[in-house]
Amino acid sequence: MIPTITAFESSPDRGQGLARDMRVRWALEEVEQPYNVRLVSFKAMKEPAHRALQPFGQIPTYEEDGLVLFESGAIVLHIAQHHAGLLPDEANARARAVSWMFAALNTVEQPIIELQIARFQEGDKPWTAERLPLIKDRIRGRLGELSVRLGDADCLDGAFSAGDLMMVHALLRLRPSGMLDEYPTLAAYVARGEARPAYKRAFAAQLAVFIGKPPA
Ligand SMILES: N[C@@H](CCC(=O)N[C@@H](CSCc1ccc([N+](=O)[O-])cc1)C(=O)NCC(=O)O)C(=O)O
Repeated sequence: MIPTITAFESSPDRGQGLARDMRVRWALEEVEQPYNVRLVSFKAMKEPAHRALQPFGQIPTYEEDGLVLFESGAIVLHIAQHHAGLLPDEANARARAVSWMFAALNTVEQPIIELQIARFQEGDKPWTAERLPLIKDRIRGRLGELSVRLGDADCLDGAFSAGDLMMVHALLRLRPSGMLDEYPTLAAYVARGEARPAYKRAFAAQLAVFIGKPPA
């Protein structure tokens, strides 16, 4: 059975691939698994029918043969565990790749989300001007450590894995701020991810949703 994922009916970034359905689409393309997409409005996301799938009223979700998953990391891990192409066969390498998935979600993406919140939801607060530099310093700390670890390697740990997919997508969210370009090693790492045919297919598919649509 072909899985169905949910995505924004109209994303604020108008299809620049920053919303988290993009990482699920990318994973499905990497393992060459066809999928259906159900587009969800902001209003519908908060209604009982969608909350039955995703208790926090968000996208993405993943439905397949009666299985319902939420959390983009869990969905990507499920895809990687059930199809070849995103996790190594060797058990220890596989476990390390999953560590990098958690590092992307928990250690690297968290300060990046803080920056988005500060800029787009708290920009009018009197204390934001004081807080922003602290948030940016935390991000720079993590990017510096990641950059050192990656060095001149192509991927985080051997072959491309779901860990790289999650890390690249977490870093992409930072690009509009200009901070990613302060770390050429990471900017090149992200560009290698975007150059992957599977990424390009996933990006084109989510962009197609927005072509010709009025601004959100
Ligand atoms: N931890 C969850 C987080 C899911 C999540 O944040 N979903 C967001 C979309 S991806 C986050 C996102 C949104 C918009 C952009 N953008 O650039 O336009 C980028 C990323 C959502 O549904 N937001 C609606 C809501 O919370 O009411 C996961 O990883 O699946």
